[in-house]
Amino acid sequence: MDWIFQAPAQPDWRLFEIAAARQAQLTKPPGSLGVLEESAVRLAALQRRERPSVERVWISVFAADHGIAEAGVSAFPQVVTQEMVKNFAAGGAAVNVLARALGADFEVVDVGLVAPVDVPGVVNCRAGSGTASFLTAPAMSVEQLAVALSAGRDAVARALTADAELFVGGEMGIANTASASALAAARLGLPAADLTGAGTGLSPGQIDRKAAVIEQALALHREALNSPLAMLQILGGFEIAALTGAYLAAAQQGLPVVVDGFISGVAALLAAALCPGCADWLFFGHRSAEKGHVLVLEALHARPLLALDLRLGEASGALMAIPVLQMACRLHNEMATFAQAGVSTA
Ligand SMILES: O=C(O)c1ccc[n+]([C@@H]2O[C@H](COP(=O)([O-])O)[C@@H](O)[C@H]2O)c1
Ligand SMILES: Cc1cc2nc[nH]c2cc1C
Repeated sequence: MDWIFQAPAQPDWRLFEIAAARQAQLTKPPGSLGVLEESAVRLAALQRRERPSVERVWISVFAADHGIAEAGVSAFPQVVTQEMVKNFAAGGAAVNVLARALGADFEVVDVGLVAPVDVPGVVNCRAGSGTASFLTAPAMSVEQLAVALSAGRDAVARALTADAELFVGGEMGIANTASASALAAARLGLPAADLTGAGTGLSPGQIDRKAAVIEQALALHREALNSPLAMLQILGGFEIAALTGAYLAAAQQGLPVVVDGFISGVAALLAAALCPGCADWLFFGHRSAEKGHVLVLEALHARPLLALDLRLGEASGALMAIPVLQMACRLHNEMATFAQAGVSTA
């Protein structure tokens, strides 16, 4: 597991300055393209090029099952995880539609369904057959955590082989908002109730019960929850660990990332805890409707590109933000300067 502590790639701050200077010369009042300006300038530094581009997008959706589902913390039955994996493989899910619209490469990775699905096109990186319920035991062993983290690193390696300019991770796992809420509460030192929401659609009373389950688990494991890796091992899901591994590897390999919603955001929180410099490589696609996401984004000092009340996961919100980044690059690369257009400056 030593690879996770390797330093991230260094953005080129000289290109950052060059890109910022170009933004000041484009035919618009300085700053008038807001977050699009910052995004293009940051991408220039990350990609080490004067003309950034995020046309070639790679999507890995990591799927796994959760023992905590048996505590009745999701509106949907556990079997939906494997059913949706078949849907991803057949091209019928929201993420497939968005991937096609973007012309992006797409894969679905089994990091630990309760049973492998027998359909072609599912990448097998299984760390186990579902996690254990963290209400009674650590969710996974240290060995399983290492396999799940590597699943993310391997996905980034495939993205690089395909010449991707942008990596997007997604997740699918019934009950994974309970896992993500527990991880966020442990990491941020906040009560579970502050970070627990409806997930796939719990009622207010059911949300209170879910928060109580998480609080009970946090009390059980309190002493052992003493590092980001211990938190992932005890409270994690395999797909959340895979996302953490992917974010760390993308930063190490110099590949910019768009982070999706609440569960992905918690994976990013843990990646940033393991390696603060990795946050330079992350864009945040959207602010999910899931209750805890605002607190997670604040802890990351992250500014999400969109806020559309999405709460689907499976990379959908990140993908919807990519046209914004593509427009940011094209504006940066193609607009005329004041001098070129003969427009007077302020
Ligand atoms: O990305 C989000 O912000 C998000 C918020 C709520 C739910 N989800 C998705 O819904 C599933 C988890 O919800 P639940 O209620 O089963 O914990 C999982 O497959 C996620 O992809 C995703
Ligand atoms: C149908 C369904 C699709 C999903 N996609 C991501 N999480 C999901 C949860 C459910 C329940």
